[in-house]
Parts: sequence; structure tokens; C-alpha cells
Amino acid sequence: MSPLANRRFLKMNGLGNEIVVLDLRGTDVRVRPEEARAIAGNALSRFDQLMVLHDPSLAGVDADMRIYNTDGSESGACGNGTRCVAWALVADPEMGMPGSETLTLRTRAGLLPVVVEGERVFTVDMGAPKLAWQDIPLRDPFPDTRYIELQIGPIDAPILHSPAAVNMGNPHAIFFVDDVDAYDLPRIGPLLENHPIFPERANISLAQVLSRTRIRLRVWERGVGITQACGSAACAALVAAARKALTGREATVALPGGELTIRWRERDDHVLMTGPVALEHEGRFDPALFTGLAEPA
Ligand SMILES: N[C@H](CCC[C@H](N)C(=O)O)C(=O)O
Repeated sequence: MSPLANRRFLKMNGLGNEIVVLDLRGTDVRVRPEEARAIAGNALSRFDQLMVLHDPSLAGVDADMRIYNTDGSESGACGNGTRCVAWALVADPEMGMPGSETLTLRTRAGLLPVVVEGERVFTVDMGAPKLAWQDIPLRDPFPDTRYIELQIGPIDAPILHSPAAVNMGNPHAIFFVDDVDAYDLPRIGPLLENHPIFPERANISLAQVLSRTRIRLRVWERGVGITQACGSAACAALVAAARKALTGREATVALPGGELTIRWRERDDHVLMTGPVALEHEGRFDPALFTGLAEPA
């Protein structure tokens, strides 16, 4: 029987970005990609990201996190999911560190300090963006990642071209456009996500700058598809917009699922993301989800 059978999970969302939180602290159980896909395939536990908590691997860290996409691949960052994990740690009776006002979470991309702003509002310090082409990563050496050479559509009349590239713990490409609704993102997204210029694939965003302090954003997520919101993409879009002098260093990013406030702090280059979370329900994984999967090696 899978060690995940009957384990308790929380189904949450951050601006409609569907998140499942699973606490595996105190165990040495690891979620395998095929198990993540099975969990995503169930109506009660479907997710855009599965956030799995493990015992902290460093002093001062409250929990390590592994982040799975729907296709079973892993990401180093998930802004919306990190807020959900923070809520679970401060408010869930069984996961509880009740009353904490700050937390530190750790992913394979680094440390994520979180400030509790209110009962359901959290600010995550997403760290400093990485902007060098090797760090996005990109296949080719672009000296200036504010505009990289990439286009789709006819060579002399491209549909989209010259995105900015930013790594926020995960790779992002952002196309600045006049109208985010004017593009067939479900069709274009997979072509760009899997373009050979991105050796680790990429999250693909369309960004429309409405003013110096407001950006509209639609996102095709790596390993997932269209989502209602993507926190790391909102951070990447603000960084790219500020680097192009289209906005200042603080803006509201409006996604289909709602709004995030993003601030790119001068002092240490860190990007701070503030937004809400919602708890939908809790449940336990039906053992039948995992039957037929290969036994762990
Ligand atoms: N929804 C997430 C991002 C997931 C990114 C993931 N799709 C990847 O990088 O593989 C967020 O709120 O930041």
C-alpha cells in the first residue's frame, strides 16, 4: 500500500491557483511523480501545485517544501502555494504553529521568509530575481535578458516576439502586449513552454501594462497549463516591467483569479509578494488512487 494512502491533505487556493498541501514532516516518505499525477487526477484533490512539507534541513527553517506540478515535474518556486502553506502552518489545528507572525520555508531554490499580514493575507519574500541567461536558464548567451530572441508565427509577421526572461526560483518568459486577451494562450503556451531555447522549459506570461502601477497578466504554467493565477509569474512580470522602465518597482498585478501586490525592494533586490489564500476543504487520499502504480524502488 502506498505510504500516501489515507493521508490527510488540505485543498486550498491562492487567487484560484489550485493548491493541495500535504504534510510529510516526521516521515521519510517522498512523493513520486506518478503519485503526484494520480493525486492531480482526482476531483477532490486536483491541483495546479502540490505543496509537500518535509522536516526542515537547516536551523531557523520551519519546513522544507517540495513543489509538484500536475505533470509530476518539480518547481523551485510557487508564490501562491507558499502563502497557502504559511496559512496551514499558522492556522491549521493539526499542522499548527499557531500564533506565529513570521515563518521561513525552504525550497530547492532557496529560503522563503513569510510575514503573516492578516488572517488570510501573507507576504512572501520571493528572493532576488536571477537575470543572467545562464541562470534563467537559456540555451543561448543573451547579454540582455530584457529582450531575448524568440518569436512564434510567420517569420516576417510574428504573433509574439522578444519576451523578457526572469528566474524567480523558476524560469519565466514574459511577452509585453497591448491586449492579453487577444492571444490564443492555450495553443501558443505549450509551443513556448517547450521551446528549445529553455532547457528547463519555462512558464509563459502575457503582460499588459495598464499604468506605472498596474499590470494585467495571463499565464501558461510549465507542467500545468493555463491557471487562474501564478505568484512567481506576477513577480517576474513586475521585475521585467521595471527593468524596461514600463513601471516603477511596485505594482498591482491583476490575474484572472484576482490581484497581487508586488514590490521589488531596492535595498536587497528581493521581490515581495502579498496576497490572499482560501481553504476549500480537507480530505484523505483514497488508497485506490495509488493502486496499480509501480512500487517504489
Ligand atoms: N503557481 C505557481 C508557480 C508554479 C510554477 C510551476 N508551474 C513551474 O515553475 O514549473 C506560483 O504561484 O508561483
